[in-house]
Amino acid sequence: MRKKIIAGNWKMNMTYEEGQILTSEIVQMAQDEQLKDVSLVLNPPFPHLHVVKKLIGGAPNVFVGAQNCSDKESGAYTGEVSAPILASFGVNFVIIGHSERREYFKENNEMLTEKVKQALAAGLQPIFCCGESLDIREAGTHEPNVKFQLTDSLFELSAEEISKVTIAYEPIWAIGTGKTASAEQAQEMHAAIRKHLASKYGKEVADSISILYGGSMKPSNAAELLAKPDVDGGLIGGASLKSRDFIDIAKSY
Ligand SMILES: O=C(CO)COP(=O)(O)O
Repeated sequence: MRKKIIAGNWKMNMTYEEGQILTSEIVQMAQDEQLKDVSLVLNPPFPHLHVVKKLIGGAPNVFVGAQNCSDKESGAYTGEVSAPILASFGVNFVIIGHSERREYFKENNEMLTEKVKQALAAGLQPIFCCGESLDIREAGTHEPNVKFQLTDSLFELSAEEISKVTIAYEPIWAIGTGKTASAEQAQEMHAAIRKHLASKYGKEVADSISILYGGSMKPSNAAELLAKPDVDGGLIGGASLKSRDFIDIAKSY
């Protein structure tokens, strides 16, 4: 059985106060019996991590994640935050390679390999993002494009290491646009990703890796997407900023 994960990526949103309210509401609603098998991961901006962790307390199904980490372990890198620092604050997950980081901060596949390795060495669970732009989708080369992102960034990991990675497929054309990939488009890509992982690491490892969908997921479309056999959860942007929407998505399984 693969882990069901609903992760909220707050991006650069939420003040201190707003973050506390959102977290407290989610922790409260997460006690619902229906959510006992779903891992809810809150990924706030860095300054929130410590307080969010505290507010989560002993909730068994709520976790805290960062949105990025450095590709270096420590040292003179002003403004950066390393994986060991995150781990020392009790952070559980870290999003790596989000398309916004790739585009605006010029993160390339090689750098992302280092970030994944740093995260794993510190005991964090990476949520590794991949996904194609609209022109690549329209040209019909989305599958090879996504496969290359995975090969180039992840395929030097051992089977044991990759088993600790969660993949998030986020088509760039669906992020923040209100335009969701159809459940069929998502399933097709998720199955291709799993097949690609199996070609390198074998079926057993590939079958154990959770693959999340991200891109305009909301309560109204979550059930259809999450019903697909290879869609193991979601990475939610906008809808993760409202506790009710985030929880309703998680209840759509
Ligand atoms: O980028 C995303 C999550 O990482 C998706 O964002 P939206 O849900 O706002 O489209």
